[in-house]
Amino acid sequence: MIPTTLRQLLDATRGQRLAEWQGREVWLAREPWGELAVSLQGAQVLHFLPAPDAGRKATDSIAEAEQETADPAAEAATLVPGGWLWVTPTPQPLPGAIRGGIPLCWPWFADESPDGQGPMHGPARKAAWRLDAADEHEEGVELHLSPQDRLHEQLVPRAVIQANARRLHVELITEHRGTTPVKYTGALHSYFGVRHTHRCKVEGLAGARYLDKLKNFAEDVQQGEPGIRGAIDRIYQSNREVVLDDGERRLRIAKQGSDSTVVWHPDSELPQDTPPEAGHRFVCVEAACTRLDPVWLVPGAQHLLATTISCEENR
Ligand SMILES: O=P(O)(O)OC[C@H]1O[C@@H](O)[C@H](O)[C@@H](O)[C@@H]1O
Repeated sequence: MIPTTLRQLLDATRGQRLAEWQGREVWLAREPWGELAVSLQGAQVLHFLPAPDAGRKATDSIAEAEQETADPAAEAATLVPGGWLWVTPTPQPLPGAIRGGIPLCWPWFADESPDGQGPMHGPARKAAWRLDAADEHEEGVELHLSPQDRLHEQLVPRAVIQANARRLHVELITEHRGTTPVKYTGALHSYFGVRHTHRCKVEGLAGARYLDKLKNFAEDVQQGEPGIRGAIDRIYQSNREVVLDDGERRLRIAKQGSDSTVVWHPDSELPQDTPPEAGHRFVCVEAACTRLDPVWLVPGAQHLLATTISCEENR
């Protein structure tokens, strides 16, 4: 699912380019291998659509498409199908974070900042990142990004995003450049576009221990595979890959450096930046390090948190 306004920018893209979407600089690619959109606020993947579905709808001239984007009617808060991820059509203005795609939660997950006072999910998702390299070849693309400003006294993050016709791979690398050990948590807070939230099940978590955030972190064990039938906010202790099945498509979500899998959907208690008609078109399945598996980094060490998303079946 992709906002109409972002779709128009992609339709007007041949190859790669930088453009502006909702006040943010976005890096866009529309190539034979597929499509990718990344916001430089947060180094956040917003959209990925691999070939052969990519590039079906072309708008002939960039000027024409940009004119459409500038048209108030085209700014309507709607989503159109396409892609594996979901992004709200009405994100908060800057400096707010964009809800959707793959936000990088760093250097803590949710409210797990060292003093409990830091912003939800850490400062990285709202920060300005720099595109250090875009290495494109016939098969796909690899982007390297780093924050423009220092976000932590001792830890330094960087992101690597690889996209090709078969998969999307995102790495969040944390390097310790300080002098004392640091505890770190984080997440690749992936919002997947689905046919309807209530049709979804997540395979691969049966038997896993979990903390239920909706029951004050009560501990339980998953019986069978979780379906999404109402609000859900759970941290599963699991390093296994999972499959998100929405009845139409089976997305395989593999991960590295993560012993927590977060499954989240607020059901009808939608955040303010999410219109009701868009609210049941996503499910979050997150590769994370949380209070269940915090990472202790010593000076000179580094940690890799990664997720690899591929499509097992399109029905
Ligand atoms: O609204 P935010 O800050 O993006 O957070 C969304 C959700 O993110 C999930 O990762 C958390 O488990 C939820 O508790 C939280 O509500």
